[in-house]
Amino acid sequence: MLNKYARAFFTRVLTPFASMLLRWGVSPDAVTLIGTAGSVAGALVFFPRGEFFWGTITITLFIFSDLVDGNMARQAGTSSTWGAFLDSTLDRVADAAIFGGLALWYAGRGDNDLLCAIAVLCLASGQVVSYTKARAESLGLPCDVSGLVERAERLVITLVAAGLSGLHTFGVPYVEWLLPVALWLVGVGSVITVLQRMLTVRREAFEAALAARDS
Ligand SMILES: CCCCCCCC/C=C\CCCCCCCC(=O)OC[C@H](COP(=O)(O)O[C@@H]1[C@H](O)[C@H](OP(=O)(O)O)[C@@H](O)[C@H](O)[C@H]1O)OC(=O)CCCCCCC/C=C\CCCCCCCC
Ligand SMILES: Nc1ccn([C@@H]2O[C@H](COP(=O)(O)O)[C@@H](O)[C@H]2O)c(=O)n1
Ligand SMILES: [Mg+2]
Ligand SMILES: [Mg+2]
Repeated sequence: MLNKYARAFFTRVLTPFASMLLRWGVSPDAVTLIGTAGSVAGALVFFPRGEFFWGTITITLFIFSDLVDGNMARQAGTSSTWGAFLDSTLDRVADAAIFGGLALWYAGRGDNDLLCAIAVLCLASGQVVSYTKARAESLGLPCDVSGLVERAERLVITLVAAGLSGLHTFGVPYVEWLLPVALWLVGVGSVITVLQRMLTVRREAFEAALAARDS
């Protein structure tokens, strides 16, 4: 949903910045790589120590590169198959670091086995959500459904909640429960999304088989 409705807004806002980077001679691939490296570092340096506020600020600064790289490639007319592969593959790396960093916190000083398991569920189910589409497309099926919780939702829900929960260390009361609630929402929502996509691909596969038999 966010991917559909927020993308146009962010394209307008980020286009001048993307043009500036192109004028400076920066390539879309460099933005993809630096954005991922920054997101991974932010997640793995801050989250396992329970520093959710600074972790979220760092990740948020870098994760917007994922909207800038494609914008740059389109403006420069250099959109490519390699670029699409690099973008999607490094998305998975950043997602793994974000939910892995949260799982490490709960496995360590956060000391909560259930929330550690839910963070791992978010990590695994989020990767499977993306895999369903990639595998369907490789089989020639469109997987023509977004589903309840796509990547933009997974990240916005988790990062907004982590950032606000992090304010607890500055003395803000009652915010620390936001992150556990967000992890439950993302975990359950991602499992539902996997099922939605699997059912869609099942229908598309049967329709394609029928069409092939009738032709
Ligand atoms: C008091 C403080 C309150 C703070 C409130 C902040 C509110 C912010 C609210 C909203 C921000 C909305 C941001 C919405 C951005 C959505 C943009 C978008 O559409 O992005 C789409 C993009 C996915 O694009 P790709 O095509 O590159 O990726 C594809 C995707 O990965 C597919 O995965 P799948 O969905 O299938 O699982 C793959 O299948 C496909 O291969 C792949 O190509 O998403 C992104 O790029 C992610 C950008 C996310 C932006 C995150 C923004 C973080 C926002 C808020 C952080 C707030 C921090 C608050 C700190 C508070 C501190 C007090
Ligand atoms: N290094 C890159 C990154 C992206 N692309 C192209 O942009 C598309 C993704 O657009 P986003 O707005 O989601 O970033 C991707 O499919 C590629 O076509 C690129 O060429 N090089
Ligand atoms: Mg991108
Ligand atoms: Mg991306």
